[in-house]
Amino acid sequence: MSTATTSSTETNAAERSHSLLGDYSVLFKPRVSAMVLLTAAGGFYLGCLRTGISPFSMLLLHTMLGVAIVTCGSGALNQALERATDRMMPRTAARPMAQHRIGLAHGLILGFLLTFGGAAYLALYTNLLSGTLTLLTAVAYVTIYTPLKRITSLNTFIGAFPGALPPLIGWTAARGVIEWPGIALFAILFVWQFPHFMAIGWLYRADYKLAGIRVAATQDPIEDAARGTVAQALFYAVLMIPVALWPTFLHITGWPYAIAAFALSIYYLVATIRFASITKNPNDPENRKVARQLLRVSVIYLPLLLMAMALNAQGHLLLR
Ligand code: HEM
Ligand SMILES: CC(C)=CCC/C(C)=C/CC/C(C)=C/COP(=O)(O)OP(=O)(O)O
Repeated sequence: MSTATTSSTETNAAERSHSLLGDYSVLFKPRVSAMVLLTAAGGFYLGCLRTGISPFSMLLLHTMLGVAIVTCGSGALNQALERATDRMMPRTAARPMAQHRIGLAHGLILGFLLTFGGAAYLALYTNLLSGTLTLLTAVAYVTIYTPLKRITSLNTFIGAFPGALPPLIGWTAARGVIEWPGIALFAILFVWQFPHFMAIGWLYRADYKLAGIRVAATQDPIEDAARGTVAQALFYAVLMIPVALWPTFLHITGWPYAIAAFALSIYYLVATIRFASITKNPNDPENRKVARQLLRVSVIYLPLLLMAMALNAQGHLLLR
């Protein structure tokens, strides 16, 4: 399938509704933001269990609200900076700032207010460390990762740092300090992103090339691009297995989680191995299927892993 015919839910949503609210919902990247919130909630939940307090409190609400506000703000700032390149790519062309439905000043002011306001809210209602970490996450995403997309394919590695911080933020909101279980959650998220994004990079290779965005998949010739993309995806999918087991080595989860994490990580690895078939004939349009499958498995893997962690940690930590 050519990129010109590629449609995404995001584009459809923007086409359906040109109301300001509809435009804001695209600006705030709702699917990515929802997953960010889920990972932050996971870190918060485990941190509360470690302390022995109920996770279901006003503190949970403050943490979720603060992280959500900053995530939405940083999404708006990212789209303000990328309005020109977003306009060039079918996947993102309908975004409100790319189409000038939301002006530059509007997007920047909204993005700044939400990013700094949300971080201040977190600092006031959770703790200074969580507010600072969240602000650092947004700053790294907007001022380092975003401009690097046009400069080097290393941007994916750099972007994986802010991408992995939300569960650690959840942990610090509950505990007030950075501790090994929070770092283990950071590591899980960090590693998870590579097969996730290698699939996306391949799916939208033509888009990225059009806009001059550098990712592993945009290398030339296409054979090198396929090999480089697959090598990264496989390396991190294998690494995912020990890293996903880390919470059990740290005794915040027990064997039931370890078994679930192992099975899920094998499932992620199998999807990545299937994806590796793109190297056989990189130009085959059928390759999109295995890339799409890997993307789907990546977004199923994470909630299931966090759920297994939360369920097992509860019994495990209460029994200790
Ligand atoms: C280097 C890091 C990452 C990059 C470059 C990246 C990039 C992307 C892109 C471009 C999409 C859009 C795909 C589409 O429209 O079909 C996407 C989808 C998504 N991303 Fe990521 N992402 C990264 C990390 C993360 C993180 C840390 C999370 C959340 C914890 C996340 C969660 C999601 C979700 C939930 C979707 C929607 C998938 C779907 O619609 O099926 N991503 N990502
Ligand atoms: C708490 C907090 C501030 C969280 C921020 C969320 C965050 C840093 C996510 C990082 C993951 C990431 C790089 C996603 C999208 O890529 P992209 O922006 O390149 O996607 P696009 O091509 O759709 O614009």
